[in-house]
Amino acid sequence: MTEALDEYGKYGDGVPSVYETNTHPLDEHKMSLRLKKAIRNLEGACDQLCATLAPPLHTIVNRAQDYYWSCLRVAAQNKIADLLDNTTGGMNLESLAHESGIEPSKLRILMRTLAARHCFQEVKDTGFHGTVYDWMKVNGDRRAVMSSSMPSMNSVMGTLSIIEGYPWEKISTVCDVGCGNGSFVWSLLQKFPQIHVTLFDLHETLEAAKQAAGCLAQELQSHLHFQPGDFFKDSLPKSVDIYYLRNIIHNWPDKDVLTILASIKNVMGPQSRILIHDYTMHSFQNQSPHHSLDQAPWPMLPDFGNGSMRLHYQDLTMLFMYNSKERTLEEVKNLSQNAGLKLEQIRDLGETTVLEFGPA
Ligand SMILES: C[S@@+](CC[C@H](N)C(=O)[O-])C[C@H]1O[C@@H](n2cnc3c(N)ncnc32)[C@H](O)[C@@H]1O
Repeated sequence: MTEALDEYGKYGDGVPSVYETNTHPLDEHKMSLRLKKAIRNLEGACDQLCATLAPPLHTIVNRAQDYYWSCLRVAAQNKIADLLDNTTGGMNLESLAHESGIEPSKLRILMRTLAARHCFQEVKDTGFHGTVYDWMKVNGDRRAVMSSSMPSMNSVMGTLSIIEGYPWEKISTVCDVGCGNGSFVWSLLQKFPQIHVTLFDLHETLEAAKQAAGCLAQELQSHLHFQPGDFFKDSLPKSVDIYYLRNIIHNWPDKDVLTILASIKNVMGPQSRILIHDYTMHSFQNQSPHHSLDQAPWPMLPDFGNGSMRLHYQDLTMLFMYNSKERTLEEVKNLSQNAGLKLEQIRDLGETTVLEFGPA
């Protein structure tokens, strides 16, 4: 808690109330790694405290009836946040129902549930309005950001912390393997303009990345090389310093990951490194002291419990969407060994991790 408060001190006005309706300081600033880790502790500890003090049946019934994710989905699909965002003091239930096309009695149930989880706020005289904690509150620029989900998810998950957390000043060349719309590359080059980057992805995706590259200064655009290709069939560029794979291997079953890693190993030089930036599941066995992830202090669950819940959601999403999974450290290490690689470093970024591999 002290660490979180201390971090808020750096943004200026301290911690805003959960009822505040002005812009939240963290809408404008990037969340620091220290704050992210403090929140992981708090989420895990608060949930564990409740589970410790409440009777087990109470906790199980709460878990079994946790429908708020489906309420969020209905609210998002019906643009409730947009409708509320266009008002000053909120909107009464009837008007909101009329505008959204949701039957009022159903909408009331949905909104009450979401207000109880601080996504909206119920106000006495009007009805409901959005709060700064309403992640769906979209307007102007933010709508454009949300239209492409990867960058906004990356910002929520703090994946850009790797830009501060790696010695990029020593790096000359990077290949962003499966670069998507290039959001990582733009941030990297703005901070480390000496780097030259090959953006590698399927043809259609790379076309979108080319458009997005317009956000960079002309000089930096000349540091980009766009290489369309399929990492299962086509060669990657040779002897690049860093092959960066963010949110790539978790989409694929083991045999495909092995193919991707082996094809990078084929083109690596002795100085080349692979950075796998993904979600790493904690395993309670086989934690080597030299190669382990952050662990929560006793008596918390070692993996931070509810503080790491998004990892479990991701794990399920990968299973449902790709017949794949988030992997433990041991699982990634085994795959990489089979591809002729060895794990050299782990960087725990609070939610995601960056695993660095060199040739074995
Ligand atoms: C989950 S996205 C990650 C994008 C980006 N690395 C990021 O973190 O924002 C996976 C990317 O892999 C690319 N991809 C999928 N199959 C591919 C293939 N066979 N060869 C090259 N890229 C591929 C997709 O086009 C997509 O951009």
